[in-house]
Amino acid sequence: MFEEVAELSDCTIVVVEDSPLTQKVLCACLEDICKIVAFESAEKALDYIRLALPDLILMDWMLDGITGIDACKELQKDPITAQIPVMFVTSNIKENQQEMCWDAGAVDFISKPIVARTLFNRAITHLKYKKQADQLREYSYVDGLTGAFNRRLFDSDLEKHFRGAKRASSHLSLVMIDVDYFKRYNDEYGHLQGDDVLKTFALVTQRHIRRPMDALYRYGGEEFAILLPNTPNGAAMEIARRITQCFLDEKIEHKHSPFEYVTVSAGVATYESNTKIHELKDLIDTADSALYDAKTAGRNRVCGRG
Ligand SMILES: Nc1nc2c(ncn2[C@@H]2O[C@H](COP(=O)(O)OP(=O)(O)OP(=O)(O)O)[C@@H](O)[C@H]2O)c(=O)[nH]1
Repeated sequence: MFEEVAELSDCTIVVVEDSPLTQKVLCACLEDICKIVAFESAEKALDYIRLALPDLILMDWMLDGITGIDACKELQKDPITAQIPVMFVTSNIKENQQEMCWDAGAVDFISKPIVARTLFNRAITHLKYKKQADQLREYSYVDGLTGAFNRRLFDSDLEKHFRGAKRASSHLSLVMIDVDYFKRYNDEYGHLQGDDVLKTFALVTQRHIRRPMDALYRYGGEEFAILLPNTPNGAAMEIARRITQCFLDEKIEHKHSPFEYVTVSAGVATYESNTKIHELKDLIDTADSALYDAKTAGRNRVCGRG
C-alpha cells in the first residue's frame, strides 16, 4: 500500500479484533508488510501466539471472553511470549485506560478511527525493533567456536520445552553427546585441530535436526546436547544414531582410538507423561546416565533410557 518492506517479509503480525469490518481494515493496512493472521477472540489468538511466536500483536481492548488487557497480561507471564510487542487498537481511550495498557505490558496503542499510514509506520517501527532485539539475543546465545547455541540458552529452552511438554502431555527428548577419547586427540593433534573436530561435529549435526524447534547446544567442553520437542524416544534414538554414524563417516583420523577415526557417544532420554521422569533434573540425569552407558559399553554408540 505504501512501500516495500522487504526485510520484514518473514515476520508475522497477529490481529485480535472481534469486529469483522475493523479486522478487515487493519489487515488491509498491514498486508504489504508481512503475513497477517487474524482472530476474533483472545482465547484462539493466545493458542496460536504460544505456538507460532509472531513478531507483533495488534490487540482490541474490548473483546468477548478474555479482554485484550487480560490477554496482554497473560502473555507477559511467559518470558518467551513477553518478548512479543503488543499494540492496542482502541477507540476514545481515556487516560486511566492508557495507564492500564502500559501496566499490562503494551508497547504502544493506536486510536480508532484508524489512520492507515500511521498504523503502517508504527507497525514497521515495532517490527524493526523486534528483529534487532531477536538478533542481539541470538548472538548472545551462540557459541563462538561451533555456531551451536550455548549453555545459557540450553537452560532456558529446556525449561520452556519441559513446561510445554507437561502442559500438552507430549514428548520431549534430550540427547547428550560427547566426543570419545578427545583428550588423547588433543594431545596427539593439538588443541586447534581439536577445535576443528568440534566445529565439524556441529556442522554434521545441524544437517540432521531440521525441524524448527529442534536445536543443538554446546553443553560444555566437548559435550553437546540436542533438544527434540514432540519427539518420542524411538525417533530420538534414530536421529542420534544417524548423527553418530554420519560423524564417523567424516573419517577424521584418530591414531589413539580403537575405531581409528574420531567418534562420539550419545545418551537419549525422553519425557512423556507416563514415564518415571517427572522433573527437569530427572531428564538431564537420565540422559547423562544413558551417555555413561554408551561410554562404558565401548563408545561410538547410542544408548537410551526411558
Ligand atoms: N580442542 C578442544 N578441546 C577441548 C575443548 N573443550 C574441552 N576439551 C578437551 O576435551 C577433553 C575431554 O577429556 P575427557 O573428559 O577426559 O574425555 P575423553 O578424553 O574424550 O574421554 P571419553 O569421553 O571417556 O571418551 C579434555 O582434554 C579437554 O581439554 C575445546 O573447546 N577445544
